[in-house]
Amino acid sequence: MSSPTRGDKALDARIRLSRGATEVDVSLTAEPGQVIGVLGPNGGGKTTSVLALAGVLPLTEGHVRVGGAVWDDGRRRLAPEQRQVGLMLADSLLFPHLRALDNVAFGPRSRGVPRHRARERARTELERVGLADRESSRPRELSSGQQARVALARALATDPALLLLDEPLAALDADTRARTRSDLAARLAAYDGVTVLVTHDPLDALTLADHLVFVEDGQVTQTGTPAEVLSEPRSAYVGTVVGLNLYAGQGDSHGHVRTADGGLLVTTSPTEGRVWATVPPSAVSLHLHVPEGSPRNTWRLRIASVTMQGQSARVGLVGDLPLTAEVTLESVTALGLQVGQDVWAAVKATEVRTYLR
Ligand SMILES: Nc1ncnc2c1ncn2[C@@H]1O[C@H](COP(=O)(O)OP(=O)(O)OP(=O)(O)O)[C@@H](O)[C@H]1O
Repeated sequence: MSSPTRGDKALDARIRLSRGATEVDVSLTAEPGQVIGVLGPNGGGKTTSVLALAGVLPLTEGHVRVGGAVWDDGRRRLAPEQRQVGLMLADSLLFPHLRALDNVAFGPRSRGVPRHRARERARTELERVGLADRESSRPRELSSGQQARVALARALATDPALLLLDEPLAALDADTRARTRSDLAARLAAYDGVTVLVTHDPLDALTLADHLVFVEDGQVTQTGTPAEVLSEPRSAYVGTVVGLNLYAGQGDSHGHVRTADGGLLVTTSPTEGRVWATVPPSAVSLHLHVPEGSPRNTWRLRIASVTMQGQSARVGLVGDLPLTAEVTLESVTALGLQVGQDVWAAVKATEVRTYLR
């Protein structure tokens, strides 16, 4: 069941089931060693998909095949404990009374590995996550980042064919999260099974995953490599995740794109038909008066929000074409930008990209 057979995908799953009011239909495939990032809004079906892969939720239709072995074919399914799965969640769920070594050794022990060998294995896994010197610590003596690394070591100590990470870094503060993210990347690079990583954090997905799957309202709305998704988002949610203004519209041969709400964008790269158009927030300039030099795209819009982001501010604008602008803090001060104020927004036609829907 564990070793992939030639020609078999390491993971080949079609997950169909109902959960609450959501009809989930999600396909996930991967080659050995790949990390699949699963993203989507709340309640979309990400955790449901993970639970189905783990065998906690039964499929009503579809299949789960791992390394050519059938785990679920919609009729018969392996119980969770019969699946070679490693699981790591936002809550590390370590046993508080056990030291790190025994937390990690627990998996192999419960699969019948003799104590000595299980501890040897746990020692190796702790070394791989840089915690060789903390094997005797109880969870409460470890930082949140260290606890997450013990949880990862524990998930991998049973040689899983499939590693399921559901928001593994969500409970960590920003600094710890950044460091633990790079530890996780290093460990995953040396793991030859398939990883399914559920996350809300675009940075987790873009830095850790080889392939992304977006799940919205139970359905896959986009798949692709991080580079593909970054350059061509194909749903409003994906547009938000990759930080681009995204519009569905109708393009003509003159470089005009009309959105369903009556907005008009001008581009120097015309695409005819049903198109997506993107505008990077950093390409939007804001003005108190009609901008000079008449850029092809100018709109009179109202400021709905101003939020700081490091040295810049994101300005949410509403009107004929809802738009997010990213401007310097100096511009915010110099223009005296306030919520409720009307401003001119301008975008060069060369900054508007279009591609077929
Ligand atoms: N224990 C449960 N019982 C019944 N329905 C549930 C349960 N948990 C989740 N659901 C429903 O299943 C659907 C999918 O939820 P799921 O938790 O898989 O989404 P998610 O994408 O993981 O969301 P989140 O990002 O909020 O964790 C939602 O409609 C949700 O309300």
